Amino acid sequence: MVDVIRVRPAGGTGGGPDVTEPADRPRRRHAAPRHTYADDGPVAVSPAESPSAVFRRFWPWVRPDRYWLPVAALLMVAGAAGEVVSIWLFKELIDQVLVPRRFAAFWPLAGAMVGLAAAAGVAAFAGDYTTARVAERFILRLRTAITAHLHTLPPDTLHTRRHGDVVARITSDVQRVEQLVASGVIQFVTAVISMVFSVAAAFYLSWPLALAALATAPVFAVAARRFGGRVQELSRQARRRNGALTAVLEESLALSGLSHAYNQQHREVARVDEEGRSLMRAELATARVGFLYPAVLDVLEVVGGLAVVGLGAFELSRGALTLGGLLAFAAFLTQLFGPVRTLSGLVTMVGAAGAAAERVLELLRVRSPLPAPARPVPPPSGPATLTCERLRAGYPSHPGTVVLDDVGFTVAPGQVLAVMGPSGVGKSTLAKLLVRFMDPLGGAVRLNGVDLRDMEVTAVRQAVTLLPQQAQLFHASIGHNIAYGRPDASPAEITRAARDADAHAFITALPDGYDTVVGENGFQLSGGQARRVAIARAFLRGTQVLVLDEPTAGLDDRAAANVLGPLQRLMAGRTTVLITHDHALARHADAVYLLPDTRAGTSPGHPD
Ligand SMILES: Nc1ncnc2c1ncn2[C@@H]1O[C@H](COP(=O)(O)OP(=O)(O)OP(=O)(O)O)[C@@H](O)[C@H]1O
Repeated sequence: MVDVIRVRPAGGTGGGPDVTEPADRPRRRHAAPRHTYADDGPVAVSPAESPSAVFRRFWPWVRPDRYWLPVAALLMVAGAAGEVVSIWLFKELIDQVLVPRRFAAFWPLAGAMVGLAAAAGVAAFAGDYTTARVAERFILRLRTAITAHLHTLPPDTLHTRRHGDVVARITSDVQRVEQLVASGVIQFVTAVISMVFSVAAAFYLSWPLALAALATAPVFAVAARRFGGRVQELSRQARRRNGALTAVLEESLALSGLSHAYNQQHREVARVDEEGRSLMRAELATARVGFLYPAVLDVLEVVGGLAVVGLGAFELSRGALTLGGLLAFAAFLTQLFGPVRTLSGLVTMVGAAGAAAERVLELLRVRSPLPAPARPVPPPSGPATLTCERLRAGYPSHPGTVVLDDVGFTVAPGQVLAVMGPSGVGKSTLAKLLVRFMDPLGGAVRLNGVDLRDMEVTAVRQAVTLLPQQAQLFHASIGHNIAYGRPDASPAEITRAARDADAHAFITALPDGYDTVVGENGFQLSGGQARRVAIARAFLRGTQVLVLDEPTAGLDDRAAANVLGPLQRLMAGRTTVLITHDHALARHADAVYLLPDTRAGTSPGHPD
C-alpha cells in the first residue's frame, strides 16, 4: 500500500529555518552557457613553500630510513675518497716511476691502484644502491600516505578536483619531492664531504694553487642562488601544466564514447596537443635556465683551471712543485669540480622539486569537511530506525544556495520509504546525507536516535549501505566486485548473494563465470546485469539500513522488471530509503515521501 506521508509546498512555513523572505530566499545556480572546457586555467596554483618547510613537512616519510642516509653518504664518500687516493697514487707513479724511469716501483703502485679502484667501485655501487632504496621506499610511503589521506575525504571533496591532476601529483610530483628530501640530501652530503677532501688535498699539495682554484668560488655561489630561484619559478608552471595535461588526458579517455558519438575526436586530440604544447613551452623555459647554469659553470671552471695552470707553471719553474704534483693537482681540480657540479645540479633540482613539493603539500592540506566526533558512538547492531529531522542542506561550492530544506521523515525497522520528487530537487543530495558523504547545514539525520555526526564516518557506513545510481564496478572479476564490501566472504556466500540478486544465471553463462573480468566500470556487462551485480554486493554486505538511489534509472522496462525481484528481496526486513522516479517501483514501498522543492518559482513537489 502506498501512503503519501506529506507534501510540502515550496518555501513552506513552519518547522525549518525561515527562508521565505525574498532577500534571503535560497538561490539556485543557473549555469551560464559555456563553450570552453574549463575556466580555471590549467590547475590551481599551490602556495609557495620554503625549502626548509618542505623538508620538515616530508621528514616523517624519510624518518624510518634515517639511519640509511648516513650509511649511503659514507659509502659514496668512500667511493669518492678512493678516487682521490688513486689520484695520489698516480702522482707517485709519475714522480717515482716515470720521471726517474724506475720500472721496479711500477708493480706495487699499479697493484694498489687496481685494488683501490675495485674497492672504490664496490663502495660507490653500494652507496648508489642504498640511495636508490631509500628513495624508492620514501616514494612508496609518501604515495601510500597521500592515497590514504585522499580516502579520508568524502567523494564530493575529491570530485571538485581534476582527477588527472591528482594522479600527476601522486606520481610524478612525488618522485621529484623524493629528490629533494632523500637522494638529494645524500648527494648533498656526499658532494660536500668530497669537496672538503679535495680542497684539503689541494691545499696540502700547494696552497697557492688551491687559492687560485677557489678564487671563482664566490661567483659559483651567486650564480647558484640566482639560477635556483628562477628554476623553481619556472618549474611551478611546468608542474601545473603537467597536472593539466594528465587531467585532460584522463578526461578525454574516460569520455571517448562521447567524442566518438559526436565525431569530436579531433577536438580531444587538439586539447591534448594544446596542453602538451603548454607543457612543452614550460619545460623548455625551465630547461633553458637549467642548462644555462652548467654552461656558466663551464666558463668558470676554465677560468679556474687556467689560473691553476699559469700559477702551476710558475711554481714548477721555481721548484716548489714536482711535475707529478702539478698533474695530480690538475686531477684534483676535476675531482673538486665533480662535487661542485653535483651541488650546482642540486640547485636546479631543488627548485624543480620545491615546485612539485608545493603541489603535494597542497593536496595533503585538504581536510575533510566532516568533523570527527569527540566521543564517537558505535553503529547500531540490531534493527535501526532512520530519522531525518528538519534537514537543510547545501553545497560549500555554492554558499547561500539551499538544496534541501525542512526535510523530515522516519523509517521504522523493516519499512521501505520511497522518496520522490522532480529532477534536481535534491534526491541524490539526500542520499549523500543518509550515508554521511556530507553533513546537513541544519537539522539532523539520526539512526536509533543518534545523530550521524556523533558517529565516525566508517561507523555510519557499517550500518548503512548505499546503492548508488551507477553500478560502479572495478576492472576486476565479478566475484571480486560482489565481495567488495566483505572481502572475507566465502565463494558460497558470494554465490548466494548473486542468486538472491538474480545474477547467478548470467554470471555462470559467462566464459569464466565468477572469475570473468568485467572491464573498467563493468563495460562488458549490460546495464541491468551490472545493476544486479551491484545488488548482489549490497546483499552480501547485509546492513540494517539501505539507501537505494534510483536503482532502476537508465534501465528499460524489461531490465527494470528484472531487477525488481532482487530489489524486493534486498529490501525485505531492512530499513530502506528508496529514492526513485519510478512509480512502479514506488508501489512496493510502505510509504512515499515527496521531497519539498526549494527552487524559486517552481511548484510544490510532485513525483515525475
Ligand atoms: N557536488 C555538488 N556541488 C554543488 N551543487 C550540487 C552538487 N551536487 C548537486 N548539486 C546541486 O544540488 C541540486 C540537487 O541535485 P541532486 O543531484 O541532489 O538532485 P536530484 O533530485 O537527485 O536530481 P536527479 O533526479 O536529476 O538525479 C542541483 O541543483 C545540483 O545542481
